Amino acid sequence: MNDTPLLETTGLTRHFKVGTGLTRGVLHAVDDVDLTIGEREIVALVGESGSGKSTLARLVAQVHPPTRGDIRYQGRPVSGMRRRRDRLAYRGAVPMVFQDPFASFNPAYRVSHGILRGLKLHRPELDASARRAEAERVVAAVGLTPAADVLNRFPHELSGGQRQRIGFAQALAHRPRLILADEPVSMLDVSIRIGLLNVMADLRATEGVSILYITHDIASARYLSDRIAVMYGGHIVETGPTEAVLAAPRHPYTELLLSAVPDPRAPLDIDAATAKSDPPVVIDPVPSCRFRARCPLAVDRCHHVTPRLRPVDEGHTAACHVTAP
Ligand SMILES: Nc1ncnc2c1ncn2[C@@H]1O[C@H](COP(=O)(O)OP(=O)(O)OP(=O)(O)O)[C@@H](O)[C@H]1O
Repeated sequence: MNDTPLLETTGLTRHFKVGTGLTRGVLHAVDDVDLTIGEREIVALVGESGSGKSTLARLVAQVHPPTRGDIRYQGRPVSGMRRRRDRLAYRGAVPMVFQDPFASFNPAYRVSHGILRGLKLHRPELDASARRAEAERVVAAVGLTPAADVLNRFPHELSGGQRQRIGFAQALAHRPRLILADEPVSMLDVSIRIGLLNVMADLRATEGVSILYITHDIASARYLSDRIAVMYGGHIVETGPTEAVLAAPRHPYTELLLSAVPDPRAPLDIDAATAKSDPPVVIDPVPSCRFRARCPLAVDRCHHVTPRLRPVDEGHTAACHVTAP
């Protein structure tokens, strides 16, 4: 058994310069994130709007370069991939699927166009008939049949849920190892979300992919993920096996989220649960806990020392001076 995680980030950080003149500052979108994702593992990244989830996924996808920190894929530093061939292989192995099911389509082209183009780029060894067969295979793998018929349709002839399935089929065509799924179900009707969650679970089972599942919805994170990482103000504040974290949260922010919903299995939108609170200060933040202003447990130390993730149980960590000293 190989112990090297599929993906590992260490101290991953991304800052953005914002404002002009006197209002100029540095926005800490992602700060010091250590995250590992194993083979065939589904990790849910949850947190309110603006907590840094998409930026973290974009760093992993190499859309943004990090301000500092490392990303290792199968033990190799991604930043060290200088050859075009290696970077292309990484992009194929770690694709993103976006929130808006329309985003990945050109409305003028049939569904087959994007999938076949991706196959040509990422799997040049396939000839035209093998590409067609593979396109049909990936479309069928996301539950759309008859695949040949679906491939011939235009995006507007598909429902939102079907388009989002095609988003996964496009990713699948590249033979991914890790799919970065950025709120893939949040724009879909509640009634069809479960189908998409099942597609993701099936892709792990049948294709062996890992998934970073970004969501606002704790119930879907519970349904799908093995592990959960809770983000707040650019930091991961708690991580661990999903059931353990949700049954016995150790960070006051996670506790606040869970206490906002009486039935832990009902859909819980994090933004709705935290709408009345002030967002954390992420522009030129001082060393401190970013949750301190909202935290019922805050002590003096929380105002000037940034808490680090510390083990609280088997595989379970929290960044809190009070609950995980
Ligand atoms: N290109 C950019 N320039 C400046 N600030 C940015 C940029 N991209 C993201 N940010 C800021 O970084 C912070 C984190 O944003 P991000 O989109 O990663 O959060 P999120 O948790 O994914 O939010 P949401 O759930 O709304 O998608 C926010 O304050 C956002 O305004």
